[in-house]
Amino acid sequence: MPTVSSPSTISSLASITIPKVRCFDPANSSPAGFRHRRRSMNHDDCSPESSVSNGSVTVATDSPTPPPPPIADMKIVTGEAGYVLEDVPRLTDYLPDLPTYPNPLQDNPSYSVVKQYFVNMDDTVAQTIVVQKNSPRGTHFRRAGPRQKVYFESDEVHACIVTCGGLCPGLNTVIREIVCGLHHMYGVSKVLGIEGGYKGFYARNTITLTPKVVNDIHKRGGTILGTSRGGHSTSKIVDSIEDRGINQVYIIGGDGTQKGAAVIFEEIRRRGLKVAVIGIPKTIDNDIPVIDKSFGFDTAVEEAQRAINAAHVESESIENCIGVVKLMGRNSGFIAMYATLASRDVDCCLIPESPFYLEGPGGLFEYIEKKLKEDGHMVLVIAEGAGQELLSESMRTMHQADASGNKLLQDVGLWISQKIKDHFARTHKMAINLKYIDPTYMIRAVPSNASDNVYCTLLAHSAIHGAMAGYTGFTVGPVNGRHAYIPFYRINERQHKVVITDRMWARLLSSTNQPSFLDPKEVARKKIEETHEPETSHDQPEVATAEQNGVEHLPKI
Ligand SMILES: Nc1ncnc2c1ncn2[C@@H]1O[C@H](COP(=O)(O)OP(=O)(O)O)[C@@H](O)[C@H]1O
Ligand SMILES: O=P(O)(O)OC[C@H]1O[C@](O)(COP(=O)(O)O)[C@@H](O)[C@@H]1O
Ligand SMILES: [Mg+2]
Repeated sequence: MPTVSSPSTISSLASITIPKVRCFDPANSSPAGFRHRRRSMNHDDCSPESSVSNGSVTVATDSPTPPPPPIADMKIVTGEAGYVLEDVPRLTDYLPDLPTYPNPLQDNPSYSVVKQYFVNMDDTVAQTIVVQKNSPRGTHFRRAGPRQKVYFESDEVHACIVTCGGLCPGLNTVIREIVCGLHHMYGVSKVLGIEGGYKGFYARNTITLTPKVVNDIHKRGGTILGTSRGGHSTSKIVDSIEDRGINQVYIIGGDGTQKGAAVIFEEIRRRGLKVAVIGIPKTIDNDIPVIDKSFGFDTAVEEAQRAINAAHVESESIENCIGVVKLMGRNSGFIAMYATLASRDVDCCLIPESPFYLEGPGGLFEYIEKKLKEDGHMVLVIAEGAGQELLSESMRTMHQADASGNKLLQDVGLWISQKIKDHFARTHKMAINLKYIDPTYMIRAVPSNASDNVYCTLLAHSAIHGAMAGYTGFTVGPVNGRHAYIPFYRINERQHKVVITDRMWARLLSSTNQPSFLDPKEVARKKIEETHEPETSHDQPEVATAEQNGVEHLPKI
């Protein structure tokens, strides 16, 4: 039988990363003394709002990581053979006397046909599935899905949905499926849409969401609720939740949003409210860790193909022509990497994770010259966050951030296009033609494709089942193809990035035949670095393995 470990056991477990405590006030996080009354609080000091005003500011601030829960609040369960469950909070952790009810799904004609519909209470999902004979069983997350007992009666539920951060294909599908799932599976009719992101909780109107209102929205891009950056004021948001009598909060957003959700959850727990807080990860950049991939990512990669095709057609038709395509990807180059791998027309892909240089042997200019001599054309894909250090050297650096505290980037596409033109003009090596294509928002403003739609449906259903079962303070997502409930601190402790010493990046290098721009010493150093960061190098081999094995990446609940 698994046992709940004491803090001292936890710190001795090599497989658990206890995030560093920053901006943490134990007085405000203690589960003891829960109040139903509101108290002025100071968690807002952790929000970028305290250091950044609305709009652009002059100091770049990466979103600060919210404080992790105190070790005693982390629900770590250990079992035999190195089994570790990193469990998520439950309302009963701080409201022990909550009554339970039979899950209404057992009487639902559509679902009653399923042989074993309810998830076994001990089911967990392994984070690492490639193991050796003697490997410890390792970290697991609680499996998502419907439970036999629920902690909310249907007519008691008052849910709300908010979308935050940048757009992403599939936002409307997730909204639709939360509304319809709550209605059709659990008989819930009170669902409120919060308009305009986090600040909408206290500064905007709300929309009543019914299955009829959301019926067709999955066919549209964007979010019917609107979205925003900045404006995360924890106390005002939780006041609004309390005042409106909301008891399930579905928060759809990226890495910044999930950090915001974590502090909202902490404040709700501190106030002792029966309110479930559920994060649904959204990011076309695919920069959220632990989960296999984020919804909308596939659609964005597919849409990026159009820009790459155009660059290819243009460059092939004109002598010595270079097609340059800039794609989104602030800190993580997944869109550029996957769009390149999918297209096979790309000769060079540059991403933030892989530094490059322009001049000299092994540099970009030398490679372009070689390509033009060989083929008479080439296509270059560059992620928006690539080469920012080179831009800073040659341009006056503007340390600006958006309202959420995300660093505003210089336009690397325009910069590199100009650099290439200047190089060929200066060296008189050959007359070139360059076509620059920047699809920017076009790849994320489209409706989600069919497979993303199915994925969004499963995410929404997993989220609903978790909330109804009384789980809270978690992000839902597929881990090795199975949906799981992941504690906020695991999602927020780092950003998911392309690991350039993994096989996927090697596949890309071999498909484009581009130089790696790394000297062998640098490669050796990175390999050592990544061996010592198990979480960073963990994600990709598993994705690669699933793909190698032909395992479909369609998550199952
Ligand atoms: N560290 C943080 N603490 C609290 N709220 C945050 C934090 N970082 C971002 N947010 C809030 O989350 C929302 C979305 O963040 P943003 O970074 O713009 O997009 P995304 O969630 O897509 O990464 C914004 O309203 C922002 O104020
Ligand atoms: O909408 P904005 O503020 O121009 O932001 C553009 C940024 O949004 C993204 O599409 C996604 O960022 P988030 O997931 O953090 O919202 C980035 O790729 C891009 O840099
Ligand atoms: Mg983000």
